[in-house]
Amino acid sequence: MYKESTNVVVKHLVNRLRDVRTASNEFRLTIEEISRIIAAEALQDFQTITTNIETWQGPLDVEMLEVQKLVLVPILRAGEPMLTGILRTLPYAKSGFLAMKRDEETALSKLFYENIPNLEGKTVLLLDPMIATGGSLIDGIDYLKEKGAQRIVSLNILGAPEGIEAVQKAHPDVDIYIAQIDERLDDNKYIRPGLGDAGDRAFNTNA
Ligand SMILES: O=P(O)(O)OC[C@H]1O[C@H](OP(=O)(O)OP(=O)(O)O)[C@H](O)[C@@H]1O
Ligand SMILES: O=c1cc[nH]c(=O)[nH]1
Ligand SMILES: [Mg+2]
Repeated sequence: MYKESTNVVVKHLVNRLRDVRTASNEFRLTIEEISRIIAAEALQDFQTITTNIETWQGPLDVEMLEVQKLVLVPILRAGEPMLTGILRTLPYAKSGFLAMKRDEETALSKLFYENIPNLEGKTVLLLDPMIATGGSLIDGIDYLKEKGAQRIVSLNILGAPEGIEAVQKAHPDVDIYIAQIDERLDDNKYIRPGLGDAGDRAFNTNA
């Protein structure tokens, strides 16, 4: 399944990203904020554990997210600010990394580096702001399944309908939580209206 956020704050922040006057520093911070909100939406039904903590009035059993069952995996580069944002909320979550680049001629993705912790019994939150053709996400999910992920949840900011459909067709078991779904892909396989190249926007390599 996929779920587009209905949160008006998310809409507001996505539109800040679309504005070309939003420079790289604010662009990254905005991605961080959106990611924290959609992560909270995605974790709404995540398993919890009862933990005994020491409060100001003595010991108390409380319900906490089972953070040790989570692994955060950004697809670099553009996924990096998503990781930073979510780690601010869940500082003890484990992280892994996939560095992928889409060949802009063929739109096919290539994996350059990976560092993935043990995924046995874990839920992966896979982080990439953009689903264009869906190729990078499909390849990333293939890789994490080979590594033994029990469950994969994809967190994304913008997607084209055809890319989301492709991911769902290839991996119907992967849930997608996305901030906003745009109209279409253009002839260069960029999302319209979109925001341009998310990696370039975040890391100031536009011009
Ligand atoms: O759905 P697709 O057609 O595969 O395109 C989406 C991919 O393109 C972007 O990364 P890019 O390859 O530009 O790398 P970057 O993060 O270094 O900019 C984006 O972050 C996705 O990973
Ligand atoms: O619109 C797009 C498509 C692929 N990658 C991006 O960063 N943006
Ligand atoms: Mg890019």
